[in-house]
This record gives sequence, C-alpha cells and structure tokens, in this order.
Amino acid sequence: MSAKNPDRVVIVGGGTAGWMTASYLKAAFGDRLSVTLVESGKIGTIGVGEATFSDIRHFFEFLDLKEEDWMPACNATYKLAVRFEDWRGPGHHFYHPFEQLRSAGGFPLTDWWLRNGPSERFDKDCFVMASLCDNGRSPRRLDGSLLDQDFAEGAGEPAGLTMSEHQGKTQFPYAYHFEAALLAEYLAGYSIDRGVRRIVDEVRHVRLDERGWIDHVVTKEHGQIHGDLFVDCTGFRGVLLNQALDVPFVSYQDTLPNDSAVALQVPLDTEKAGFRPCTTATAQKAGWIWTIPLIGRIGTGYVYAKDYCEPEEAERTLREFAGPRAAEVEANHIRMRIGRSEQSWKNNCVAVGLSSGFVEPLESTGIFLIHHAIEQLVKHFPAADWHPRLRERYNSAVANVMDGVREFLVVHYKGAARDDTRYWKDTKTRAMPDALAERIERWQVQLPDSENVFPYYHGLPPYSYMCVLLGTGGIPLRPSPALNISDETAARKEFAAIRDKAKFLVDTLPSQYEYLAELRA
Ligand SMILES: Cc1cc2nc3c(=O)[nH]c(=O)nc-3n(C[C@H](O)[C@H](O)[C@H](O)COP(=O)(O)OP(=O)(O)OC[C@H]3O[C@@H](n4cnc5c(N)ncnc54)[C@H](O)[C@@H]3O)c2cc1C
Ligand SMILES: N[C@H](Cc1c[nH]c2cc(Cl)ccc12)C(=O)O
Repeated sequence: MSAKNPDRVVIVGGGTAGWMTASYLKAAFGDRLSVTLVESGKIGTIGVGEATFSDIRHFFEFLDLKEEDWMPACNATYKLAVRFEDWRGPGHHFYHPFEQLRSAGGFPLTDWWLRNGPSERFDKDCFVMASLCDNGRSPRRLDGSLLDQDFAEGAGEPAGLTMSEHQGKTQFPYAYHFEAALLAEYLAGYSIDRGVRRIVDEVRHVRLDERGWIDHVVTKEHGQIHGDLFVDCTGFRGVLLNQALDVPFVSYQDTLPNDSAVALQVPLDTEKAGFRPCTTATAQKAGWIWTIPLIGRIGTGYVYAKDYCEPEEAERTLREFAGPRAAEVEANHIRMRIGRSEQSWKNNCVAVGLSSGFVEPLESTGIFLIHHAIEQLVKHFPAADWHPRLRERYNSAVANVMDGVREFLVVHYKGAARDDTRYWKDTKTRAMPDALAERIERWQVQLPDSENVFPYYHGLPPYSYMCVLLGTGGIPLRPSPALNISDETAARKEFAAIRDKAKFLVDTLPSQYEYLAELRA
C-alpha cells in the first residue's frame, strides 16, 4: 500500500449492493476515482429485495436519474405503505404509511385517536394513505405532479443532504417496488457508461500484505486485481470481510428467529388483475408472507424460522397462498444470515449489503441499509493516512442503524396480538435487545416520540413505531391523561380534514396502473 490517496476501488459482487455502490461512487467522485467491479457469472445474486424506503429517491436524485429514466426499465411500481394482514388476528389489517403523523393541540393525532377516535381504524382516521392503498390510487397525477401540495417534494430543504440529515424534516409520500435483477443491470449500464470496469469472474483468493490489509484479489481467469480500497458486496458469503479478514459475525437470531425464506416470481397481468400500491406482509403460522406487485409479475415469499417450519411445508404454504398462477414457477429457497458483522470496515475493506449485515425482510430495510452504508462511505472516505477516526465513525453509524432496525422489527413480533401457534406464542417470551423492554413500558404510558425510541439514527421515525404498536394490538396503550381535560375541537377538525382529503384524493387521482402506463408510454 502506497502513501497516496486511495483512488483505486475494487468492488467484489454485482448484486444490488455492488452496483449501487459502483454507480454512487462514480456520481460522487467521477474520474478522480477508478472503480473496478468483479462479479461471478456462476454465483447468482440473492434475487429478491424488491421493496424500498422512500429515502431511495435521494439515491436516484444523486445519480441524476428521473423516474421516467429508470422505472420502466425495472418494471417498477409505487409503494405508499406496508399493509400488515393478520398480525393481530385473522381478517385484521392495518397500514404503515409514508405519511407524516399530524398533531392537534400539541398532541399527536394517535393520542387523540386512542382517547376517542372516529372509528376502529387508526390508520384510516389518522392518515390518507390507507384509503389510497385500499383504492389502488397513484401518488402522482397524470400531469406528473404529486398527489397534493401537503406532500410537496422536499419543499424548502437544501439539496444534497444525506438521509439522516433529511429525517424528520418532511415525509416523502412513497417508495418503490422494482425487479432487483433489472435494477442491478440498469445501474451496471449507468456505471459502465461512466467508466466503471466490469469483470465477470470469480474471486478465488484474497491476498493480504504483512499488516493484514488486502493487497489484491486473485480471480479465476483475470489473474490479480489490485486496488487501494476493497468493497465486499459478496452477499451472505462475506468473502473479503468475514472470510479473508476474519471479522466475526454478531447474530441477531436470539431476538429475531426467522432464518429462512422461500420465494416465487408469479406472472400476472397487472392491468387486468389490478394491484394495491403497497407491500403486503401477511402473518402465517411460522412467519409471514410478502407480496410485492411489479409490472407483469408479483414477487412473493414466505419468511419463516426453520425451528418452527420445514422448507417443504413453507413452500406448500406459499404455493397455496399464491394460487394456480404459481403452479409452474420454480421456488427459490434461501437461508438467511441474520445479524451484522462486528465491524463493517476493517483495514482497507468495507462490506456493503448482505456481507455487512441483514435484519430479515420485514419492513424492507435491506436496500435502505445499503444506501445508508454508501452515503456513510462517501462521507468518511479515507485519505492517504487512512485516519482511524473515519473508520470508527463509519463503523458506529452502520452498527447503530442495524441495531436500531433490529429493535424496530422486534417490536412487530412482541406487539402482535396473535398467539395461535407455538411460533407466535414464543414471540412474546423471546429475549429482547437491551433497553427495549424499558422502552415498551414507557410507550404504554407515553406513545413513541423522538425522546423515547432507539436513540441513534436508524431510518425509522417515531410515528412508524406508533403505527406498529397501534396496528399489531398486543401491547395495551393509553392516551395521554392530559387529553381528559383538553379541548378536542382541533382534533375533531383534523380527523374530519383527513376524511375529506382522503375522499377527494381517491376521487381525483388516477389508478396506479393508469399512471404507470402513461409513464411507460
Ligand atoms: C428473503 C429476502 C427478502 C428480501 N427482501 C428485501 C426487500 O423487500 N427490500 C429490501 O430492501 N431488501 C430486501 N432484502 C435484502 C436485499 O435482497 C439485499 O440487501 C440486496 O439484494 C443486496 O444483496 P447483495 O448485493 O448484498 O448480495 P447478493 O445479491 O447475494 O450479491 C452477491 C454478489 O456477489 C457475487 N459473488 C459472491 N462471491 C463471489 C466471488 N467469490 N467472486 C466474485 N463474485 C462473487 C455474486 O455473484 C453476486 O453478484 C431481502 C433479502 C432476503 C434474503
Ligand atoms: N426514512 C423513512 C422511513 C419511513 C418513514 N415512514 C415509513 C413507512 C414505511 Cl412503510 C417504511 C419506512 C418509513 C422513509 O423512507 O421515508
């Protein structure tokens, strides 16, 4: 390693993480950085990972890509919320939407709803998105404008903020679903056009220098590939960080037991069938099934814990759920490594994506974690001295975001009122991350707010916790006692305004299919 600024990056792995990293580094540093990406033609990508956070729009903006550029190429659709089915019990559903929670008289509307909500449905009473999802609406009008000026696009925000700097300022009203393989290919095209060298080959060895830093990787057919900074995007294998550099993996399995998934790509005539603009997570006997609508097909998969369900049974359950359209489709069985690497950056190797860590697919956090890691890498990019503080700061930001996401996911299982099987019974007695038990106790007398949720940036605002607690229904909650002696006129007005706004939007917005057909044309 020479004492020059690290300006040769070698990325190993060409899945979503690899190509997101390559394209973002090129957009950030242009020709001042040389980027080589090595991907195996034989080892496949994970092939799932098709729902996102709304924050992903900052990624596309950074690359200067507009929806009309990339969405049609990736069979993408809009996601306004996650719809949870049967988590409380059979037949019940609720939405976790991309929509800021309103307040009245100094209290969040959910507090008022607990005290005296207009209906049984907190999500419909407090958010307009629930009605838009139920009615299959698009978040954009046919002229391309956003659904409503209340959701103005980053209005008044300075450009170029990272996701953590954006949090809490405004809530963008939607995220996306897309075909993972098509997005990787699209970003590969973007990257190669901007000078990224793509090598299709397998890394067979990782050679370290006398200090234990990576000197080069050895490929099967292209020989040695040298670089200054190596990015491990090899998925659950962790070829560079975990295998070559021996970084231990910290499992989350004691608190999040799902370690397996089986997935199907089910063809669907989306126009005929119609589809909701949301991801659906349907609780099952030993886990839950995702449904992700795309143009031309549905992605669906059963996430389960092997201690409670055999793979054959999981596949049978998923096929029954998906119906006859899935009869000829081959199932993709996946073993998931749940947890995170003790450090994601060691010496001159940074892991991004599944090699860094993964916290199970509920709430679609995988691509968000990749995006966050890349933003942090750019922010902490090393100079010739490889200052250890940059690495330390990077490692704590990445560890915190993953630990925070884990905590948020655990709340879903602790909170789920259903306890009809051993799996769901055990969710109530399983170990919890440190401090979560105390936080849950506090939320029972004071709903989640910025003072009492996981204290480090992890992408999820307090209102997301509120939705999960109110929706899953297993943890008793009460409104602030102050509301007993407060005037509820403002809250009543707010509930009425939401009801009227929802009706207006449902009546005037095009269907998601109509809008996307227009975009694709
Ligand atoms: C069941 C499941 C569902 C998910 N759902 C979602 C979701 O809805 N939303 C979301 O945000 N995230 C989701 N995720 C996470 C998401 O899939 C991943 O974060 C994302 O796909 C990134 O994967 P990756 O690029 O890290 O790894 P992979 O896709 O596994 O890619 C690894 C790459 O490394 C290459 N490689 C491996 N070894 C070598 C070698 N020796 N030499 C050369 N190349 C090598 C492979 O060829 C491949 O190109 C899900 C994950 C799982 C398991
Ligand atoms: N960073 C936020 C995270 C967020 C806010 N609201 C939601 C709703 C759902 Cl379903 C997932 C994530 C979030 C963002 O992406 O806007």
